[in-house]
Amino acid sequence: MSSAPLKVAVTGAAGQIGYSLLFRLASGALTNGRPIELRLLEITPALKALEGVVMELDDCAFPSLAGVEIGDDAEKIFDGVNLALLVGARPRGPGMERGDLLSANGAIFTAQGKALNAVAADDVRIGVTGNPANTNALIAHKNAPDIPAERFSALTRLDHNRAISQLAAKTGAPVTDITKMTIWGNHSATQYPDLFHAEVAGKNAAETVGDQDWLENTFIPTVAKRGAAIIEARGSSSAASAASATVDAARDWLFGSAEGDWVSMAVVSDGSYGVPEGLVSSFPVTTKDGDWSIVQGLDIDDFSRARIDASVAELADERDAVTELGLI
Ligand SMILES: NC(=O)C1=CN([C@@H]2O[C@H](COP(=O)(O)OP(=O)(O)OC[C@H]3O[C@@H](n4cnc5c(N)ncnc54)[C@H](O)[C@@H]3O)[C@@H](O)[C@H]2O)C=CC1
Ligand SMILES: O=C([O-])CC(=O)C(=O)O
Repeated sequence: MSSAPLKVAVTGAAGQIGYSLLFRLASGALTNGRPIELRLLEITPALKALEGVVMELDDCAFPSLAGVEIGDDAEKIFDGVNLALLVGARPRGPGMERGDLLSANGAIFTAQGKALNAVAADDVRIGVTGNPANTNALIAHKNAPDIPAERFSALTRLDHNRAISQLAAKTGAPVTDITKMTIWGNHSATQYPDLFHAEVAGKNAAETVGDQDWLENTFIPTVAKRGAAIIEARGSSSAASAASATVDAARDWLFGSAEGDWVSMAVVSDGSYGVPEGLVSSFPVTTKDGDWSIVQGLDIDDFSRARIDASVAELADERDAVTELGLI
């Protein structure tokens, strides 16, 4: 592995997720010891708060932190970055769906897509956490024509981790026994967490659970609506778990998913599983050396088909809405 610092941009660095994410990145959770240089983008009024966060990063004396730069100019901050974690966007409040944020947040991703297109490193990977994540990733991708489509991804790893945790609790298995979990579709209430291909200690998860009512009426809605439940309980949206999932997703993307397992990532569809080409939809993927490939050949029964189709229809509606807004 190269020992040159990995240049990682984080947007919205003074926000809630940033406050957890930066310390995980700086401590080496992403690069496993390889030095990391942080490039932190914020809006001008948040720069003072960000200076305070950087003081705290300094005070941790992290051995792998090779440098920190902050600013409000995307082209300066994104210059030469190998990885851009686009977190900065307004979070939803109680009673809102993530799609309600499209008009408030979409424009952020046109500007950042253009800036990345102009100045990012040739090997850049771009992970979008800010909501609505899938369609924001689509906006960034469409505004960065020189960056290959497969370099853009939206975060459904938090949903994936939530699904693993719920299944582990139901079956009494440790989370390390749960493999082949899949989140299909949108990072929204329509997402489809799939137990028919997941495994518990190597055995089919749906068969191990043996309770279609739990699967349909408890598991799927609990995972799909977990974000709203956290907003209800905490008064603000999930932050530490979102930061942790952002690190998990980026680490697996850059350094590879585990042998014999797969992860969920929202990526630009190539038409696999009937998801229209070009939509940023979550799939089961394996990753290696910074590339992903969609796991092929899974049997999709009518139950799963209907749920995947519903979530994908929502993604198509979001794409049409941002087209109408002139964002793509
Ligand atoms: N995909 C996922 O699984 C999850 C996504 N999220 C989303 O992540 C986003 C951030 O969440 P929080 O950190 O809790 O919000 P926050 O409001 O605490 O922080 C957002 C930060 O982004 C900054 N920002 C706004 N516009 C910006 C721009 N143009 N450039 C750079 N920075 C900008 C703000 O100044 C603020 O500091 C929200 O959209 C939230 O809904 C949250 C949890 C999970
Ligand atoms: O629910 C929200 O708005 C924040 C989020 O995306 C999540 O926790 O999954």
